Amino acid sequence: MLYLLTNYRLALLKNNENKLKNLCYFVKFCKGLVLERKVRDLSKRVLPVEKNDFVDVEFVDLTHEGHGVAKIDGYPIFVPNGLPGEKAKIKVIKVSKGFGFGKLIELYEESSVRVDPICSIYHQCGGCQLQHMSYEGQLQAKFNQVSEVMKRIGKLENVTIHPVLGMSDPWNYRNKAQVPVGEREGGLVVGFYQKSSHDIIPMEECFIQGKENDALVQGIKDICQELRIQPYDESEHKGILRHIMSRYGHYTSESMLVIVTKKANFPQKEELVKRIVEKYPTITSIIQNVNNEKTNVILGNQTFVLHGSETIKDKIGDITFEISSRSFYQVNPVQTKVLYDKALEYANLNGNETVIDAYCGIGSISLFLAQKAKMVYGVEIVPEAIEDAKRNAALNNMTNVEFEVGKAEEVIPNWYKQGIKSDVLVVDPPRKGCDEMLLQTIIAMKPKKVVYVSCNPSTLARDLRILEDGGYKTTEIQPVDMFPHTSHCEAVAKIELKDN
Ligand SMILES: C[S@@+](CC[C@H](N)C(=O)[O-])C[C@H]1O[C@@H](n2cnc3c(N)ncnc32)[C@H](O)[C@@H]1O
Repeated sequence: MLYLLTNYRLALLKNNENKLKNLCYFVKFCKGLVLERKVRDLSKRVLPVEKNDFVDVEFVDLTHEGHGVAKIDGYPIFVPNGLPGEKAKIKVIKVSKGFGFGKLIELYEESSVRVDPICSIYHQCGGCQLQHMSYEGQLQAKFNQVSEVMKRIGKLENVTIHPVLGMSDPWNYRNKAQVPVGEREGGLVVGFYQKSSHDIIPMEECFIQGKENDALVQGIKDICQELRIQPYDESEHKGILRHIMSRYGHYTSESMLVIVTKKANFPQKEELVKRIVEKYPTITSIIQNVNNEKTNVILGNQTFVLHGSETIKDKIGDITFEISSRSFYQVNPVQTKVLYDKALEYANLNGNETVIDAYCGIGSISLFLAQKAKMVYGVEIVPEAIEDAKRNAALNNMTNVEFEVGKAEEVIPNWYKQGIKSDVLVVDPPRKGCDEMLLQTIIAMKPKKVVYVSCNPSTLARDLRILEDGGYKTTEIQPVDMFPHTSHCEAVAKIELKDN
């Protein structure tokens, strides 16, 4: 069956009529009548374009990845760098049954929000997706994205979606750089992976990266080059240096360098640390992370402090946080304050509430909430982050918080069984959204309010529908632009129990 379908698709793509006929005869011969009907039905559907066709199109939409969408007889083609309203010539580079991909060849009519990207490697690098759009245009596109998924996936009516809260200066905002190390013409290169590949595009200046991180990464690359430390070769699983990661405390100026290596020991290790400290005497922390796996995951399980402290400090509002190398910490410090203030506003605490913070990371939202709540319970899967969270509570003299390591979908049902019920429940899950078990526990526990902080509008919409069906009402959604010039979009939703 699989053989027949694969051959049929190939024949269809190559427009090979003879092969199609032969396949049909073969199917008849085998008396596979059901399959025969399928093949006949499929053969009626001929795609309107073929690979390598040049076609004139108008872009009618923008995907969540920031690609322009053109439609040819209803067949969608996704084209990087195309903007809604623009007319262009494209080359079809890939076709599949449901959609195709194209390359922008010539623009006939430009969108009013098109601008020249300021980064010279924008079109090769996969880091940003929207630099060819004005910042106002980006904010509008993100608003449209949130509104669209709330209707299509969430089936939500009567929810107020506010305009996206953007940055007054949307450049050089990132507090964390993590770049792969490779080799080119005998020298080390650091940069970003080319779109859809693992080829490194050398990068000396990144406009979304904090300038301190850029400078540190380049300086470390130069030292590694002088010491002839071999870069890691992914295809051969050989070499030493895999990634350089740098984290900068925006409000404290503390800095952490993480050198990710394939193995723990290499001959130049001591000299490397000595030279880094000579060049950057105020560096707060140098960490070695060892990752010996054949994987795309950057950090491995072993970490060693090579110099200074195991953590760096930063502040959000009045609260100080200690952050270790493996802990999640929001990358845009200015917008994090905007996001957390909104979460706090939606929680609307009066000091008597018990609050649960699911997916709490280093306790950043928990401590923010604890300023206004009676008691806050936080749960997080990464043990190091919970260590940080406990230290952070002590550092800020907060005694009304408790943290537990584990999966939110396992720990919170256990708390519920033990009689811990929350008045307000905050969730801030990764992109895949909340686990179904957690959502069902929320519905059973019935906190009066749920505040959902999300970095993926589609999974937010899916989960809001589940909560709505379980007796909740989403009243407001505030998108916050945490990642200018990229297609990523963050949002906070205020959800209330209907029979409250
Ligand atoms: C988007 S981050 C939010 C962290 C924190 N709220 C903040 O603002 O810094 C999501 C966090 O969820 C954690 N996580 C992922 N899956 C989890 C699970 N099943 N249960 C608990 N935590 C999880 C991740 O380690 C990460 O720290």
